[in-house]
Amino acid sequence: MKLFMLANLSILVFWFGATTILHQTVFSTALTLPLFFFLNYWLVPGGFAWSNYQNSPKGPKLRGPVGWPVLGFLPHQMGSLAHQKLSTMATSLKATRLMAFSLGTTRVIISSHPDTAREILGGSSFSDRPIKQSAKLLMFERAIGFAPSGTYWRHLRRIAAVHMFSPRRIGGLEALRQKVANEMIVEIWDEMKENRVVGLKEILQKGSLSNIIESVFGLEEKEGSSTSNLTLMLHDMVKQGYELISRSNLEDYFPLRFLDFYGVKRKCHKLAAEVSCVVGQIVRERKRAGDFSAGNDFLSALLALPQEDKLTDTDMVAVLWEMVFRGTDTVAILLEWIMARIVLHPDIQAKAQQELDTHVGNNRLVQDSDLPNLPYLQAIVKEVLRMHPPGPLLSWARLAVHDVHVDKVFIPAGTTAMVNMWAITHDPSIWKDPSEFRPERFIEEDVSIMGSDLRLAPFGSGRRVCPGKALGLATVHLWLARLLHQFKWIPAEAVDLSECLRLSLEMKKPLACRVVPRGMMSQ
Ligand code: HEM
Repeated sequence: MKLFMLANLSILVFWFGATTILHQTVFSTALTLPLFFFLNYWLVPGGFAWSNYQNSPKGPKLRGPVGWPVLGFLPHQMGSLAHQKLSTMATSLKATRLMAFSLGTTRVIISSHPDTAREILGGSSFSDRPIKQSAKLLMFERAIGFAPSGTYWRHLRRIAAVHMFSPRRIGGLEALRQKVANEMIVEIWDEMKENRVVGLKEILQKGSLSNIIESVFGLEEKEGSSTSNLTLMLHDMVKQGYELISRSNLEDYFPLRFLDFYGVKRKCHKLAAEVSCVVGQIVRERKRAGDFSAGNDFLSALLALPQEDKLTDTDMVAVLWEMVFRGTDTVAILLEWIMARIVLHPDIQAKAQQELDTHVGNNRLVQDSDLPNLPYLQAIVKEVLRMHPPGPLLSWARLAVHDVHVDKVFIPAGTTAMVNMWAITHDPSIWKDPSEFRPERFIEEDVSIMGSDLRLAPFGSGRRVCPGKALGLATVHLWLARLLHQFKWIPAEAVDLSECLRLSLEMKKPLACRVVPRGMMSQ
């Protein structure tokens, strides 16, 4: 009996143990399986947007951070130093040639190397751009920057190349650039006399805007006139547009249409309506006035196009608005960085002024025709573009239009491709002492910055290279020469070179300086 009870007890214990284990197993399986699938899905190089593409049979594999669950690399990408974080990450993962990461459900590759940058920018495989909701709503899909790379986009680029960016037209706009430079110099001197300190950012932005408005619309501004009101309105619109496009919108990275936490869509709709009203009004008035042949502005050129090339009014508004939008901040931001470096390095400033005094003298103003004789001044601009590229991630990404291989790695169609130009221009294996500001390096070696040399391509490269690069550079060179020729620049406080990436790479703390008249200004 004792034996029977003992046997039963052991069966009971066994049964209890077995069922407990079974329960635990069932319970833990219920938990582990989804966890296993989730981890398997998420823990792949590049994160979970890449989970279906990391198991291709042969060939080199992509490297990249796993990132956060669901969000991927979004928390880092949204920061104001995304270019630096991506650069550090690529170096630590030994993925500078090509790194994969996820932005929500969006697959992204990024190159931090000239070879792979050339593959991405140079060919036709990445000739589209991923379009953000805000860019679409602000009409940029019907302008050059975001139009898909088909017939319409080619048509727009051709028109812009002839009527907005041709060497003849850029040369023809010198008088305008000089006029705006004169206005800025007066403003700088007035501000200096009044406040003993000059805040350059506002002055450069205002100058850039009135320069581009006049070259696009041909409206000469007079104080208190309706044109001056128009400038104010457009200034405000560019600012708002910049703010909205710079903002990371979760909707761009997830296929869900209700993630508009910041009300970006509503604000874009409102701004687009204002732009259509204001720019549309200018177009209508110009049409009513007739005779477009006399004007040297882009709007007149668009209206005078032959019938087969003509744009609809809506498309014209989008293209004109894009020119104003892109042409304002890029130039102003670059010049602010240049002047920050100028006040920070008095020896470099003195050398540039010496060059101006030798080639231009002190009895006349600098002109466009002097610029080829100012190689040191041009080297300063190149060195600033290297150290502080206005588009460190080349502003707007590219999109793979079909399946393609980059660096022999398979990249599926629909992948977003970026180039980290900041990482390339700060790479010690490419540039000697990259963190040293030394314009002389470009006197020792002539490096083209127009897109053929991917070690320094601040305007991008290939078929979607910046069409405004020659106009932008002509403006920056002349204005810099005028500012250095007429003033000695001194910092008003310690210069803070901290960066803040929004649409462009801005100075986090605006530059404050003092000026002392020199040359003609001091007489
Ligand atoms: C310092 C001045 C400038 C810099 C650093 C700059 C930089 C860039 C960069 C990096 C791109 C992307 C290129 C690529 O994807 O390969 C771009 C595109 C573009 N830029 Fe500029 N830009 C400047 C001035 C201008 C100006 C003055 C205008 C017009 C008035 C302009 C209009 C455009 C347009 C329309 C595109 C889109 C091109 C396309 O998608 O086909 N840019 N720019």
